[in-house]
Amino acid sequence: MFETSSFDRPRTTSGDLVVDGGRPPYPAAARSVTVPGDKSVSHRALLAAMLPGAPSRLTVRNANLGGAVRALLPAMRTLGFRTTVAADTLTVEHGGPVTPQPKRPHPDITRWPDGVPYLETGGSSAAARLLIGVLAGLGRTAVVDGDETLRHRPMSWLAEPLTRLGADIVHLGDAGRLPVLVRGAVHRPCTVELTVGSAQARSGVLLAAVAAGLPVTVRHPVRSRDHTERMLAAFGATLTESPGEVRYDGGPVTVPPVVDVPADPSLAAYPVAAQLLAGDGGELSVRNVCLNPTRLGFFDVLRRAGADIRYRDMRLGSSGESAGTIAVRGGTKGVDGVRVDDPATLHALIDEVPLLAAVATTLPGPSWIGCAEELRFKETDRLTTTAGMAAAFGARIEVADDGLLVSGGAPLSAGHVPSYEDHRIAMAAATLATCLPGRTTVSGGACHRTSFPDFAEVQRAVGARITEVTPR
Ligand SMILES: O=C(O)C1=C[C@@H](OP(=O)(O)O)[C@@H](O)[C@H](O)C1
Ligand SMILES: C=C(OP(=O)(O)O)C(=O)O
Repeated sequence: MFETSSFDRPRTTSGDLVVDGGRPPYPAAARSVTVPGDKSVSHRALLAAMLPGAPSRLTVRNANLGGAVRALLPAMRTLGFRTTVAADTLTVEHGGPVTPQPKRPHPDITRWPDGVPYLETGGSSAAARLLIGVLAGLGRTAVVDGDETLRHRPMSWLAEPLTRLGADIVHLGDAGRLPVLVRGAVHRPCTVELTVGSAQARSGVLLAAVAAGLPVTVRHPVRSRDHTERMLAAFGATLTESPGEVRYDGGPVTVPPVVDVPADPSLAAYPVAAQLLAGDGGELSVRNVCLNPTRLGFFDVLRRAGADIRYRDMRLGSSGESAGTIAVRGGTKGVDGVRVDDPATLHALIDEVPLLAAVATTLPGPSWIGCAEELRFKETDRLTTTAGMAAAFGARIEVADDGLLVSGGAPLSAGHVPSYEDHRIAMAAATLATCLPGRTTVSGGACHRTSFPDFAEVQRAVGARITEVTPR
């Protein structure tokens, strides 16, 4: 799906999204929608099947079935797990046939390690990093690789702390990048200090520790999404948290046979934003959404700025997560601008930055989204690509070293907008286009399938006119 000679401006190979924007001629069909299961919880639930203490058959219900989660399945089959997908249920069983994956050619690698399983996780960094953590905990030797995009993303964030815990991680191509050879289990109980807020890095270390039964203390600069901590605690691990630190005592976990995944708040953000941008005064609710506070930054920032967004009917589920309804009423009237200027809030909306910036372009006043330097290391440099997408609508937006400054109040118009083959940029652009009269074509917008396969259907249910055009 991705061919590139330049990291930030890949050549588009996905189909386009075409949006006929402006106020729909009919009232929105649905006042209540659902979105797919949470991507992060789905990744963790799948990998839990590899932990000591896992059942021989693990069922993950309401899993996210986008490309990023599916990217783990071939790797798991290479490791001898049988994987089955039926509707939104994923099943992982021990003792399946070993199905090797083809090796992706690498310009600097002429010979791959002999007799070592080769595991490729496409473009999903969460899949690669969490898998590396589990392998390093189990002491299972394997090569982990990714597609051309993922090979650009930093793996040293995780490889360095794992090496400190005693794992042997060899970068086979570029230093600090995929592919890596993971061999030798973590075995040194110690304290590791993370220098980035990445939840994937912290989770990779914790999964390694739990897979090895190794006591560790992880110090971290910001408490980003804590799904791993919640899930491991729900499975019986003793984790002690204090500010800037999480300790694991080395004790066992018991993984239940069924894990239920709540809906993804990062995906709920798109219909909520479409409803706010339509501003027709009605109420829209998104049901059964993960209401983990480390994920609710998009809604919280807009609430603080004056939007009418509420959380309701909260209850606890089997993955250690609480879920409930997000209800939004009215538009953005009275909201002047939005502001993100602390790392915890930024991490609580890290994947929603393109969407928050898109909403900010429609507000009258200035907006600032800061503490966002890690966004430069996503599928694309999302500070640059968010600005490129917004500018294509006519927005005035400046890229700073660590954030985005949106001037607000600029006249916006429909037109041709790039997605850079980045699903978050594509969905943010298509959502903004719903409120702009005229036709917008989001080139390569069909890459939304990475995380939200039924994006267009859900947005149509809230009144948007979106179609997908297959590439010629
Ligand atoms: O832990 C996870 O599942 C994820 C964490 C975030 O990445 P970082 O932790 O690297 O910021 C997020 O952007 C990604 O979509 C999924
Ligand atoms: C950045 C993302 O995912 P990952 O880091 O797992 O590729 C994302 O889904 O927006």
